[in-house]
Amino acid sequence: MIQQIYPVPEHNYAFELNKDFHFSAAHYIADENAGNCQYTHGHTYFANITIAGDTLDSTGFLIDFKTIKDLIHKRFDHTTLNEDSAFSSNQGAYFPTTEVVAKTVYEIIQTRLDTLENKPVCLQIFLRETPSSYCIYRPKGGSER
Ligand SMILES: Nc1nc2c(c(=O)[nH]1)N=C([C@H](O)[C@H](O)COP(=O)(O)OP(=O)(O)OP(=O)(O)O)CN2
Ligand SMILES: [Zn+2]
Repeated sequence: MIQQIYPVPEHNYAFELNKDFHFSAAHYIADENAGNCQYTHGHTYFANITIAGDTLDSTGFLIDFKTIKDLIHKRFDHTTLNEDSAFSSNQGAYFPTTEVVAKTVYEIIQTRLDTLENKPVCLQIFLRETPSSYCIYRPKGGSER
């Protein structure tokens, strides 16, 4: 597991949880402006997920670490991202770029968090695509849900 330092979002929640994991996936950015990235290639993505809240569940969890990983890893590991229903190969807004994948990871996780009685929130997705390239996605007004 890569150990790295990433920026932390400001908030006033009592608990902040962070989960790190990898997933391997292929993708392509179907636009000639994407250079070599328009051709299918793969990455070992590294994700750091930041979740916060004030209330724990009956197990003493904000949310089980395993749930966070499973939501993303089970869906995307060893897949071609373009084939997932979250993405598209002909609508630029849904190409599986680092930015769009980070936002999609946020949406998948927050949708699950919204079902929990203790109402944790996802504050930040750190998604590294290559050793030299990463994106941070933070929902607008993230610490004010
Ligand atoms: N804003 C974005 N730019 C690029 C994305 C992206 O998702 N968002 N993606 C790519 C490619 O898919 C590629 O996987 C990553 O490109 P890059 O960082 O240039 O990869 P390198 O490892 O070759 O980088 P070097 O630092 O030059 O070795 C391209 N752009
Ligand atoms: Zn790529």
